Amino acid sequence: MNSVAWRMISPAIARNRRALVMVLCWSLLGTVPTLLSGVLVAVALDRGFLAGDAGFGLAVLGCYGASLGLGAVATRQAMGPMAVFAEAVRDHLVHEVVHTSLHAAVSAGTAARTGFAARIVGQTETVRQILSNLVMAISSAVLMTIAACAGLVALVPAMVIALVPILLPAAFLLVRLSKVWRRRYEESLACEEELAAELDLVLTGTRDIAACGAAGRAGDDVDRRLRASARAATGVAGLSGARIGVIGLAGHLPLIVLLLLAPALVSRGALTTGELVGAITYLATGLEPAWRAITELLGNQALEVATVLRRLSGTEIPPEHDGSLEASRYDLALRGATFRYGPQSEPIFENTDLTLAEGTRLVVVGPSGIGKSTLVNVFAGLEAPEAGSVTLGGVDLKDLRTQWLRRSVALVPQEAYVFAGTVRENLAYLAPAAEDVELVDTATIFGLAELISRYGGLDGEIRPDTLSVGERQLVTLARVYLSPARVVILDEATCHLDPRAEAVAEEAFARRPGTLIMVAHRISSAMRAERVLLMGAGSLVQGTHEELLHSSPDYARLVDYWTRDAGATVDQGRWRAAITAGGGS
Ligand SMILES: Nc1ncnc2c1ncn2[C@@H]1O[C@H](COP(=O)(O)OP(=O)(O)OP(=O)(O)O)[C@@H](O)[C@H]1O
Repeated sequence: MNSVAWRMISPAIARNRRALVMVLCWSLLGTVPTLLSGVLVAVALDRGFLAGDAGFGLAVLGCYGASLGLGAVATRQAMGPMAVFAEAVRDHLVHEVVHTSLHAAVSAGTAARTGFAARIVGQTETVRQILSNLVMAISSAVLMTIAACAGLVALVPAMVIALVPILLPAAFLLVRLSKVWRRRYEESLACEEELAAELDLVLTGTRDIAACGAAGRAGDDVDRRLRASARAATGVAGLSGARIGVIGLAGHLPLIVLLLLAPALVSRGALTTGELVGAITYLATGLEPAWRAITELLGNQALEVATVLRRLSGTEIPPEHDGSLEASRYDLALRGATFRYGPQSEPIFENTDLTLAEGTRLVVVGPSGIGKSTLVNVFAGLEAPEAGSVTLGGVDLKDLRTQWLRRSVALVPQEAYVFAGTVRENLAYLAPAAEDVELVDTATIFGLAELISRYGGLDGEIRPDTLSVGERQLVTLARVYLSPARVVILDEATCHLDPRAEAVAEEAFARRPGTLIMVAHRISSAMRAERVLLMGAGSLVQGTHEELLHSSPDYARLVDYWTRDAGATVDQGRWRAAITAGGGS
């Protein structure tokens, strides 16, 4: 058992030492039949049945039967203290996990993670069950092995030498297999927890999922997790099968060796028939099952319990950082900023400086996958750079009060959020104090007058699934337009609108006070924009549309490509190919 697992249960062991000693004592008594089995069988045969004294043979076998009864009573008696110990361990673990998760959640100011429910309910119960089996079975199996070996040595000393070359390689192989098994088992537990968390996310977010029309995607996500969980469980089962094969082989080979040696030993008079049967009894009913139990228990179950305990111990939640400041200006800046999704990934941008004055109207363009969404997420404080800083009004985003930041910077993604509620609730979600006239005027700007009358006015109940994706985007845009946000970021938020509706929406936002950043869906957005930011591999180039046309071959190629294909949306994959073919940066 590793040190983490030991640390998790050692307090419970220390508190229940007496129960464990009782288990050991009863187990010791339970091995008496094993110790006597071979010898009594040998005596019953050699001096009883084979010597023509069946009465003596039966009497000796009767003694063996009585010892079996004694063993059964002893095993039964060991159950009581074992249950006391197992329950104490389970209570201790539940207490530890609940305490740690609640403490972490409270100090982070967040809800406890749902993976903890799976840990408490499933994994502590696993520990209780396995641990009680383990302690019971290991103590009796070890004692049984000692007893069977002692008996075997007394009857056939040569057999001990035959056991070594069989059991040692098998033990080595089992250790190797166990290491792989433990890794797979940990992966399988992680999959289980991820599945539980995903299901919880979907079940608690049903309204949001319906609002965004994301039922298909949510189903796919759960399906992916389910498949991963099933794959992981199959991997664990496969390795368990391989281990069982090795254990079976190692358990049966000594018996085969004994049977092969027996004719020579018996004919030389080194072994009587009774001793042979006694030795077989030790191997078949003592050593083989004990070896099987020890390797299985120490292999599968002890590893399983150690793995679960190690995972149960990792319940820390990193506290979410929340600053305390509010900025008085709204200019955005990146200073020496580097962002990458993982330590091994290419940076999306590296050591980058960029300043956007308050009131800027900027359109971001670039090939698909270059990092436009990532960049705007960093500006919205949804992602943090690994180096450098991102500031709003000169204040690092991580020092700003999160609630203030969310109110000041609104990011609208492609997936529009319309929830089941009235038209008014949907429009005024970010501006609860807005007057009806303001709501209707804004809705009219975005071409939603018809939608309002379709639902019978602002009090009409919207069923999100009856709206087209374009209507959803318009409702979301109108909602953000009404919000107090001083920085609005539209990340392809108009992608489902026709070019005319898109132009109307963009013009509305261009007239709205504050900063506007738009990730362009069509090149027409860039042509209309005050400033354009061209994002390339490792480079950010800023300018007006005309400036970039002259200074950036990539941008010129993009515009040329797009105007020749007028009316189409930017096929950014093709654009990337066009840029690559042209050798631009
Ligand atoms: N959460 C994430 N974890 C790891 N990689 C990610 C994650 N999100 C995005 N990426 C990767 O980062 C790169 C930039 O993605 P991003 O969505 O910012 O590009 P984009 O220019 O907005 O693309 P598109 O125009 O297709 O929306 C892509 O290679 C993407 O696969």
